[in-house]
Amino acid sequence: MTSRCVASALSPPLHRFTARISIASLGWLSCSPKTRPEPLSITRSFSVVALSASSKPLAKSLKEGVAVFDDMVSGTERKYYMLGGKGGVGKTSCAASLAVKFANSGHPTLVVSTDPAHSLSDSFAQDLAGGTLVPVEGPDAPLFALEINPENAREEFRSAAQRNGGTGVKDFMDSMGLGMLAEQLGELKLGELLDTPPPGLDEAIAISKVMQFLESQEYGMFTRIVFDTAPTGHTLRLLSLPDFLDASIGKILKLKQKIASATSAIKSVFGQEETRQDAADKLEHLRERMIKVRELFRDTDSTEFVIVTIPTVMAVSESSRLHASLKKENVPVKRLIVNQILPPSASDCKFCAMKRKDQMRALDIIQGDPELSHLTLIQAPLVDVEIRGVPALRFLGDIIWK
Ligand SMILES: Nc1ncnc2c1ncn2[C@@H]1O[C@H](COP(=O)(O)OP(=O)(O)OP(=O)(O)O)[C@@H](O)[C@H]1O
Repeated sequence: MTSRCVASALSPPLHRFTARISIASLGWLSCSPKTRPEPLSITRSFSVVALSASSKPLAKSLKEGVAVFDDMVSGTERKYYMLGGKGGVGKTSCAASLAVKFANSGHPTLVVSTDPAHSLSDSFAQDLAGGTLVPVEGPDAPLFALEINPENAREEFRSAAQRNGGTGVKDFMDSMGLGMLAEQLGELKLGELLDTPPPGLDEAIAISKVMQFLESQEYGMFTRIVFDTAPTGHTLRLLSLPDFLDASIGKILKLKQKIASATSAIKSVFGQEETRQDAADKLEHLRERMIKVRELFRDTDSTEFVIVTIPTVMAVSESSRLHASLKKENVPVKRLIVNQILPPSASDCKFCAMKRKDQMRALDIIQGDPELSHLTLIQAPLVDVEIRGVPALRFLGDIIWK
């Protein structure tokens, strides 16, 4: 019985019993046809998971009966939600399900992927590539998706910045004997920044690109913006990047003014007056948008960073570090999603029992973790089919966002 249970949980025959084509039959993962529990309503299953996963009450939201979605959905002023965490934990699925939920609650919503390895298209089962807003079919209110192509966005920045202080200018200044200015340029490490962009740069530029979109009247209708962000490391670097870029671009612009007055010969590097002005304007705009990105991340009224994790010790440790860093950067965090929790089962196989024990340990660690314990915990079950397409996302969203 035990070995059969493991095998059926891991091998294709499972699909004969649990994976269904119709979304209406989406259900919890179960061990085998014999041990599969009676179908439970979503609400009941969710509560059972919460209670059985640990001897202690787990989620404040469940324990206190607080609805976590109410304050997310209320109000028509624009709000931003950024979902981030370790790679593969379900950030995209949670972000896409939140976007569907917002749209179905009446909010015109935009969901954006700034992860260089986009999976929004896969999640919605729709081609969303191309760097422009694409309407998503299905939800009640308008839902648009945007996958920013980091390469294109960076190229725009690169061409603007290079015209204003790339390595060509540095070499030229060296040859002109403008050592001091050349040194200042060197400090900016601009060439390095553009040639081997640090993780986070793409995302910073991608987010600033979104800000650019949202500045236009055409996109003023969106009241909820959901970001599917890149894995943790990128996110952390992203947080310090706007400051770094802001300072760098500010220095470049100042430096350019000095250069312009120092020698008219420099004109040959920057080109004609209008070109210089155009490039300077572009840089200035980028700098302003970077400042907006920085402010956006720290605006407690309009923005929230939701950490997504899975119940493993490694993922929980990383989430704890992520929260510590976000706190240090004054980024508002209120909720923690623990995704892929094993559903309850009347008779666990050995594999499932072990797995469940491991997950309980991870959930206990969350409760004792000073960084995570005070966050509103949202538990999302591991479901037995892949979450793809709007109906599946709607299903997941109704479980997670209550
Ligand atoms: N609760 C769940 N139950 C079952 N499958 C899930 C669940 N959450 C996510 N998945 C599946 O796990 C896989 C990874 O999910 P997803 O792409 O959302 O993760 P991610 O964190 O965005 O990954 P990446 O870091 O690679 O972008 C997908 O196949 C998704 O369908």
